[in-house]
Amino acid sequence: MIPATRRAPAALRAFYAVASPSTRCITRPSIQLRLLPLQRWTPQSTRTFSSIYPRFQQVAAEAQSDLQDNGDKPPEFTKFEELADHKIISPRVIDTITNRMNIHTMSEVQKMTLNHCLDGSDVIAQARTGTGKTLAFLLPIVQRILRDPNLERPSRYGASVGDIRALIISPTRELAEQIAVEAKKIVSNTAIKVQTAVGGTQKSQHLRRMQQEGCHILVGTPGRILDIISDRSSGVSLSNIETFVLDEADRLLDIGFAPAIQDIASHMPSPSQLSTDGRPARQTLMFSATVPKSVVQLVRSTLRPDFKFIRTVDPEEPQTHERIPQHVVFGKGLQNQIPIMMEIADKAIKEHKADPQNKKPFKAIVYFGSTAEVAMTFEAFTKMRDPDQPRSMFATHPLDPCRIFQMHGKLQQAQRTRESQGFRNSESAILFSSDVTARGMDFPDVSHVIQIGLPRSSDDYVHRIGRTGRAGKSGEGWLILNDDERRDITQKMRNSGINLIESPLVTSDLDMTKGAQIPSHIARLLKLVEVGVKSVPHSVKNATYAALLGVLQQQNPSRSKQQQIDMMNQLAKFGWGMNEPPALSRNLVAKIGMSGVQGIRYEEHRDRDDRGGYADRNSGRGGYGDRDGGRGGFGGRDGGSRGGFDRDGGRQDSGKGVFGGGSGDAFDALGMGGGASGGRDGGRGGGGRSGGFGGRDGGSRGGNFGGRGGDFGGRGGGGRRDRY
Ligand SMILES: Nc1ncnc2c1ncn2[C@@H]1O[C@H](COP(=O)(O)OP(=O)(O)OP(=O)(O)O)[C@@H](O)[C@H]1O
Repeated sequence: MIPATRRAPAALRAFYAVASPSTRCITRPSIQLRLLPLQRWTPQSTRTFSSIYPRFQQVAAEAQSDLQDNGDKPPEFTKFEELADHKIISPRVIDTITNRMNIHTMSEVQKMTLNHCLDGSDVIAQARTGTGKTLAFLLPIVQRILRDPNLERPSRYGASVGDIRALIISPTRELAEQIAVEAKKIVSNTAIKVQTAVGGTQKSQHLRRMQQEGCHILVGTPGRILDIISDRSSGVSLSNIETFVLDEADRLLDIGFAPAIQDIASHMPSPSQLSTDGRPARQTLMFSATVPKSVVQLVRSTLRPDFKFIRTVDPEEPQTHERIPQHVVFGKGLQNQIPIMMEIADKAIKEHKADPQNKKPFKAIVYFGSTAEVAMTFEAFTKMRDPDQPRSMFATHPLDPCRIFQMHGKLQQAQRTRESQGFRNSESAILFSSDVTARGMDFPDVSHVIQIGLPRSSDDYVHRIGRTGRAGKSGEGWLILNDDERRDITQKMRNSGINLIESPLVTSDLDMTKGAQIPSHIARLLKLVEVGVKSVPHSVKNATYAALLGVLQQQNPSRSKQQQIDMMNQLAKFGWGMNEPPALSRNLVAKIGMSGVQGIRYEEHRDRDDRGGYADRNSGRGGYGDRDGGRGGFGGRDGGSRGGFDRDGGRQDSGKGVFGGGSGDAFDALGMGGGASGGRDGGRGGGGRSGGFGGRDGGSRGGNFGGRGGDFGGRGGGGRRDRY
């Protein structure tokens, strides 16, 4: 069998000729690109490859003269089909892409990198999120492997694990799996074998499969790859690697994988080594939506000096898609953030119900700065029940049909896979997530990306936003911040060209520390949040308190420590319904430099009442209660008689609900109120309730928390930023 590339000397010679280092090459393409106005990728584009990329005009001209002799058409590389027609990529592969994957038009990054990748150059490629970078590096890899004619047709015979030709490294397991899925699709009609090697799974299982089936393309995370290749008995060898890909290269280097990557690279042919056809034996490709200058400097030494840096986005242009409206909402306090998110979700769900033809189902990823926040919000949302509905295990979730998922690094791998699959397959869902899904993940039809708290950098913001609006689709972004973060966000986004639209909502302007008259639908949302948060175990709230404190310190160091504690304590009281802030160990407080700050509660000071639950010692101070009976409000400062969040018990204006109420406690009504000190301080009956968040559950869970106090304090890392 003659491989496709050998059957087409004219087109391919021209293709390679133009891409060879002896012709004009763009080691500084950003400068060239500024001179050449780039057109944006639209899948329907009728532009030709040659019109977009001037060097292809040369290919076209040369190839035309060759091909005219044969009475053939000149190549115009816009469509994938054309790559097969002109024998640049195997027709078997193109057939899969066009017929099975239904992808026909090449994206900008695919057009601009293909020739360089095919000629063996080292390439750094930067292109917007969701524009097909995965296919851009997979195609040349597969085509290179298919120079071996034995691999062109599916075969029952296994390959060797000593004959891996391409290694793709990604920063997360899910992304590695996703890349492998796409690679397997592309090679499904060939004999090429794709395998994965990711952490959190059984190494022996993967290894056995690799040994049985063989492997040409290995996709994995750095740690596991290193683990496998360091194990001499595995038989896995990287000595035949032709292509080494670092997907999300900047992230890989940013989170400290550089030494592991260096180590892995030392098992491959060196960049200076040549293969028998005179081309470099191994090429390195680095792809990302963000490539900071510092990363280029860092990788310079690992690439060949004539590497190509290809950017499909002019550095002067915004890194995000203009078609994604990006809103910012400033809330009055941290306690407003979940209600704001709820308001966004509720509005979008209702809009879709009212106009399913034109409004997409609500499918959102909500990003937080720490794992603890993800876990707590997930818990609150899964437990959320509509207080107006009878309690039943079959009661629908208030956001039905929207499903709830979570994703972060502290979940077991099996659960990560389940959550990710569940979200992928849902039409309407919320995925509460740490940054583990922020890069590369291609969940279909994400309508909203909601970011809570300041992102670490504009690059992080860009990748998170990139989970929506992929492959030409629509979507919207929301950034939920605190009122005092206006300057910080302006500074962070300064040179990114990102245009945030300030979009206040009812819940953002609400002073949750005071009573308020609010529309009934908002009162209902607050009540739902309330009910959900109420059911979160105190141990989870405690962990979140410490974690969020760490995030606040990292993300906004300009705030004083006193301000940070004040904000957190307001959140604990008015957002989480706690009568006292969670206690911190002295050790942790010292570690985070907060000794002496007013308002910190120390673990040593906890007494029996605390351990019994988070209800209030002074009977009157039930969090989330009503301040003065008639007026709805969070707070419940002073009366056993004041319940919280009860629309029915409170005053009702026509069309306006009021949260808080004179006599009822919404949680009690749901069988969730009362509690250790609630019981102690006035019982659970009627007006005697403290209205606090103590709760019957709280009593037992409080004990739980007490028991775990040392653990929590000892962890101390709760405050550390989540590294997946
Ligand atoms: N030429 C194309 N036309 C239409 N869709 C495409 C094309 N190439 C790839 N896709 C699809 O677009 C989606 C996004 O692709 P991909 O995940 O590779 O984006 P990316 O650029 O790597 O994004 P990120 O920066 O987030 O990693 C995928 O579903 C992919 O199948």
